[in-house]
Amino acid sequence: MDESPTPVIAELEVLAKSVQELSLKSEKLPENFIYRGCDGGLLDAPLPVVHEIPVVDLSLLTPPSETIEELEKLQSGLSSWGCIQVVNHGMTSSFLDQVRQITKQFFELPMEEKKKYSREIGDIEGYGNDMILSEHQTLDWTDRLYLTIYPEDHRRFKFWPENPKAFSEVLKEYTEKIRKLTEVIFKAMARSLNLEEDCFWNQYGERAIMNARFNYYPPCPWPDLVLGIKPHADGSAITFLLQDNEVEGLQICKDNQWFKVPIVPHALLVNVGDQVEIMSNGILKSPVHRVVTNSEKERSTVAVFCIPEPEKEIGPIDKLVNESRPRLYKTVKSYVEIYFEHYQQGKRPIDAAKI
Ligand SMILES: O=C(O)CCC(=O)C(=O)O
Ligand SMILES: [Fe+2]
Repeated sequence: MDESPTPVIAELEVLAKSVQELSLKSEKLPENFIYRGCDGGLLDAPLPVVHEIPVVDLSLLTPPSETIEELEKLQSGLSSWGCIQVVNHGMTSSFLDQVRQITKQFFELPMEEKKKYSREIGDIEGYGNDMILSEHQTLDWTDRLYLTIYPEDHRRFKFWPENPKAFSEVLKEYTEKIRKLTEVIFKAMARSLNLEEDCFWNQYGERAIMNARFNYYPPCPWPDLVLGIKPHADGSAITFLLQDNEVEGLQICKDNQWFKVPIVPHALLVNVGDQVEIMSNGILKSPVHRVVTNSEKERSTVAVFCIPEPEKEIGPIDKLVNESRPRLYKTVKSYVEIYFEHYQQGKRPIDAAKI
């Protein structure tokens, strides 16, 4: 991400409007939002809802209260769908609603106010929309606020909204709570695979990075042609997603078929990212997912990407490599850089780590 963009692309970025502005004014769909992948034109076709994504009770994944049944649910969810919905995570519904509320309030601010936190060209942090990496890129129907939230000394407060007033306090508390959950989940993942409980956590590192992405999807008059977010898998180790509590939109791909992810209002969706797929030698799956648009309703979500310390070597845990399961991935470092390089070329980044 350090390379400076070419002049043409930089110009396109400057010209790009927020999707929110487009949704208010657009009579005609700008070409570069039309998704031309294999389902292009049929994006709003009815789909099955996945009821099998396990709802996992985190209070039953913490020794001494841990149960085998809950560990099995965690493992089966993460190895089949690549995600689970977690409940009893230590955050009240009213706190989760506060996180949803600061998100909505920020995106409701006048454009001038939001633009105070604008992302700069070539930087990922701040308010804006798609980083334009190629002239042929299909754009996502979403505006975002992207912030580094952990470690604390990595926070760049010039991008943290002062309005709504509660924004920073709520986000700091949310960060602390998610950080604790990360440790619980990494250790439970290891135990669920009969491994030393610290093996994933040690690769992840004490000063692992957490980035928050606040996603706002305005209503879109062309839900058949435009995606909120194109198909991708996350480059994180794991991701926590706080979904909108009323409007669906997230879909997950399994066996070449798209499924709608249901809203479980008090739950957080936890999905595996590419780096845990690598650490687990492919047992835990980093799911390809996308977001569809809605012609009437806006939707907002908060994703927290948990990313290993950049200096850490990430590779398959020895015990998960054997004759019947040969090593599938190389050891990688600073995977996020590899991720963006490949994403830009329209490739699946994890393929670069395959042996
Ligand atoms: O908004 C959503 O439902 C998913 C967001 C997502 O996939 C992402 O931010 O990587
Ligand atoms: Fe994602």
